[in-house]
Amino acid sequence: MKPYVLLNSAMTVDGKIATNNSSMKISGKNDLIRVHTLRKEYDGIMVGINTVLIDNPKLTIHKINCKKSENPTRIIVDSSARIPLDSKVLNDDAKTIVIVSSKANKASVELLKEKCNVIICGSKQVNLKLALDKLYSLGIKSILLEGGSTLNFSMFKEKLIDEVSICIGSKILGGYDSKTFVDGEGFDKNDCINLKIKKVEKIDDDILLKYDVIY
Ligand SMILES: NC(=O)C1=CN([C@@H]2O[C@H](COP(=O)(O)OP(=O)(O)OC[C@H]3O[C@@H](n4cnc5c(N)ncnc54)[C@H](OP(=O)(O)O)[C@@H]3O)[C@@H](O)[C@H]2O)C=CC1
Ligand SMILES: Nc1nc(O)c(N)c(N[C@@H]2O[C@H](COP(=O)(O)O)[C@@H](O)[C@H]2O)n1
Repeated sequence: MKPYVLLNSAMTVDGKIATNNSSMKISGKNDLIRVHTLRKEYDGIMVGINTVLIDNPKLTIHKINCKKSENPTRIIVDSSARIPLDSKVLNDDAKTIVIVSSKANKASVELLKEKCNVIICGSKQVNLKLALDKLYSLGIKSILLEGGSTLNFSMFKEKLIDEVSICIGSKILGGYDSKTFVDGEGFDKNDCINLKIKKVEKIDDDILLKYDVIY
């Protein structure tokens, strides 16, 4: 069994979710309140290690009222256990699970275990199917996937995403190296992911699109 997965992101009108090496606010205040309300509904929030290294996010519910106990479990996909021990996601505001592969340095994993729960899935990069299976057995029945673009691609490739919500901020970023909503090696034109639109909503100067994923 796998947890239900909603991929939520914000992108510019030209499809970028960030520049190539820094984070930026793309959607407005009310969209961020929507995201934090969503966080409250999910058992886990998942991101790739580059998002932690670049953004140093909190991944807690901090834009709306919330008790500490209501924070979802933060899940970081980090094959080599590169996560810095002073990352905000390793503070005690919420539980954290770091998913590594068996190639991760054993000493780094031992140090990490003092800060959070560590699970090992896969031999090179994290085996995402196995990881979601393990997370389900640990009681994580729903996951809010919050990027970045490399993890988004792999999660689509493994057919692990059930639903997508993408907020289009009224901005243009451009740039050959800016991250797009989904990067990775890309799909062949015959294998592209098909979506079914569920809702279109205007939130201030942003547009929120909601889709089901059709595999
Ligand atoms: N606007 C928005 O909504 C959001 C924007 N962002 C932006 O996205 C950017 C980061 O995106 P990106 O650089 O693509 O990195 P990701 O956050 O997607 O992290 C990717 C890394 O995850 C690790 N990983 C482990 N296993 C897997 C696997 N099976 N498949 C894929 N990745 C795996 C890899 O590192 P390793 O092999 O070392 O484990 C990989 O390089 C940041 O600039 C951030 O600001 C991020 C989230 C939301
Ligand atoms: N939904 C959304 N809109 C934006 O404009 C964003 N920049 C992001 N970024 C994601 O949120 C993380 C920051 O979370 P905290 O506020 O620190 O808890 C960031 O790392 C991205 O995953 N999302």
